[in-house]
Amino acid sequence: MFKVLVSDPISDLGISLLAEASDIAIDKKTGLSEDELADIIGEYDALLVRSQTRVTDRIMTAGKQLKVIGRAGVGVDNIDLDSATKRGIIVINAPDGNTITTCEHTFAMMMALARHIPQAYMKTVGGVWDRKSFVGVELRNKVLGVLGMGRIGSEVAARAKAFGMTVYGYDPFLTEERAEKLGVRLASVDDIIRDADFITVHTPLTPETRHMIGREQFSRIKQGVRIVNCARGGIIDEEALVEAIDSGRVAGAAFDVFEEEPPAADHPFLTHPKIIVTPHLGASTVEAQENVAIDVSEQLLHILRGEAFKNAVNMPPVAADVLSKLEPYFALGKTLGSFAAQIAEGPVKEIAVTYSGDLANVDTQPLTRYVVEGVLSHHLGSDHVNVVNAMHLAKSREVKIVETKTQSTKGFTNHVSITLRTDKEERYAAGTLLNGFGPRITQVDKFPVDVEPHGHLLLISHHDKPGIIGRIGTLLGNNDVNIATMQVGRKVVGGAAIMVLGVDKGVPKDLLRDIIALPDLNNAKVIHLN
Ligand SMILES: NC(=O)C1=CN([C@@H]2O[C@H](COP(=O)(O)OP(=O)(O)OC[C@H]3O[C@@H](n4cnc5c(N)ncnc54)[C@H](O)[C@@H]3O)[C@@H](O)[C@H]2O)C=CC1
Ligand SMILES: O=C(O)C(=O)COP(=O)(O)O
Repeated sequence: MFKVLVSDPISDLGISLLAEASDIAIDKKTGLSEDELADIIGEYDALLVRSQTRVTDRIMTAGKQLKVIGRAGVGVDNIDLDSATKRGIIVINAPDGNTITTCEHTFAMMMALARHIPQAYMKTVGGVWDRKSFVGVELRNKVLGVLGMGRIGSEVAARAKAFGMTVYGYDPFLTEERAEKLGVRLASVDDIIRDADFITVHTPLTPETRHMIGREQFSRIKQGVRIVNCARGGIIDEEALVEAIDSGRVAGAAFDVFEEEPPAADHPFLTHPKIIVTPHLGASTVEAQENVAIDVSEQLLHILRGEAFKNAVNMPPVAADVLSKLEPYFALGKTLGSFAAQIAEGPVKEIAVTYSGDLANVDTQPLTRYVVEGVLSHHLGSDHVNVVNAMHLAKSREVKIVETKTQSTKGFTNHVSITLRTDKEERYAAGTLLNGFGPRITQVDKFPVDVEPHGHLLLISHHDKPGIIGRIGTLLGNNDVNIATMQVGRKVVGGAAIMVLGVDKGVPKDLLRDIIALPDLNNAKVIHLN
C-alpha cells in the first residue's frame, strides 16, 4: 500500500484515480506549517502539492519514504529540485492542463486594467455613480509585448491578435519561422520596452528573468504602458514598478503573483489605485484544476507502481516516440548493469555502454540511466538509487559514463553491452531482448552464453575439464541447492570456461567457499537479479 499526502487544495474529481486505486491510501491535510509537514511526511511515499506547500530540503530529509512529489500545475519553484534529485525523489508536474485558464486570466486582467473594472465596481457598489474617473483605453491597434512565448505566452498572443493588437514576442527559443507562424513580430526586450502599450510576462522566475523589467527598463519604457504579470512574482521589480506608476510613466498594472505570497498587509500594491491584483488565481478554474490533477495523478500512479512514466521535472525530457522505443529495454539495461556490478571486483571507475542494432538509431541516454542505476544499486543499495539520481550519484563519485553506438549487430536485432572498469579489473556483459521471450544475457566477458537474467545465479570460471560440472552439481545437491538452469561457455576445448547456474535459492557463503576450493576452478560468484 502506498501512502499519498495531498497538502494543497486539489480537485477531488482529478484525484479520484488515486482515491479509487486499491494500492493507494490518500490523506488530505492542507495548510500545514513546515514543522507540521516535517513531522508527518516520514510515513508517505508521495506528496501532491500546488504552489502553497514549500517542499524544502528539510521536508525531503524528513520524507524518508518519499519517492515522488507531484505538482498539480506548472511552476515548481516551491520545490527544492536539487535536494529532490540528490535523494532520487522524482518531481513531476502537469505543464499543459492550466495553459488556457491562465491565458484567459491574463486577458481578464488586461481588460480589467484597460477599463478600470475593479475600481469602478468598488465605487459603484459603494453607492457612487462615477462615470468620469474611469475612462479606459481600447486594446485594438495597441502593441502588446509578450515576454516568454511558451505555452501560455503563445495562447495570449493568439487571442491578442483577435482583439486587433500588434504582438511583439520575445523568447530565447522563439525562431523567426515560429514567430511568423504565430503571427507575432520577433522582438528584443528593448523593442518591447520602446514600443509596447501593454506588456505581459510569461516566463518562469529564474536568475535571468528576475527583475527583467526593473528600474533601468522603467526609465526607458514607453509612456503610458500597462503591465500584466500572471506568471511569477519577481519577474517585474515591484518597488521599481510602484515608482514608475507614481512618476506617471506607467499607466497601471495588473498582478496575479507576488515576490512574496501572500504579500505583507502593507504591500504597496494592495492600496495603490492604479494597480489591480488577484491572489494567484491564474490556474483556478474547475477545468484546469481537474486537468492538472488528473494528469499528475496518472503519472504518480505509474511511478509508485514502478511503471514507465512521461517526463519528470528533474530529469531530461524524453520524446514520446523515443520513450516507446526504449521502454522495453529499461529492464534489460538495469539488469545488465546489476549483473556487471556483481561480477566485478573493486570500486567502479567507468561504465561504458554500447548499443547496436535498432538501438543505434535512437537517443539512448534515458536507457543509459537505467544501466547506471543497475550498476550503482549494487554498491549503494537499491533504496538509494533510481533513474533520477543515478547520473548525479555517478558524477559525484567520479564514475565516468561512456556511451557508444555501433551498427554491428552481432546477429541480434538489438544489443546492449556493458564494460565495467574498476580499479582492479575490466568485466563485460552483453544482452538482448528476445521478441516474446524477454531479456537474455548473451555474453559474459569473452564467453557467449544464453542466460535468463532472473533470480539467483552462480557464475563460475573454471578450466574446461571432464568431471567439473559433476563435482559442482554434487556439492550443491548435498547442500540442498537445486539447479534450475545451466549454461556453459568456452572459447576452446580444454581452455578457460564459464558456467552460469540458475539456482532455486541463494548460495550460502560457506558453500561458495567450498565451491571455489574445488580443483580446476578459478572463481565463483553469487549473483542475485530481480
Ligand atoms: N498565475 C498562475 O496561476 C500560473 C502561472 N504560471 C506561470 O506562468 C509561466 C509560464 O508558464 P508556461 O507558459 O506554461 O511555461 P513554458 O515553459 O511553456 O513557457 C515559458 C517560456 O519562457 C521562456 N523564457 C525562459 N527564460 C526567458 C527569458 N529570460 N526571456 C524570455 N523568455 C524566457 C522559455 O523559453 C519558455 O518558452 C510560468 O512561470 C508558470 O509558473 C503557470 C500557470 C498558472
Ligand atoms: O501552475 C502554476 O505555475 C501556478 O502558478 C498555479 O499555481 P496554483 O496551482 O494555482 O497554486
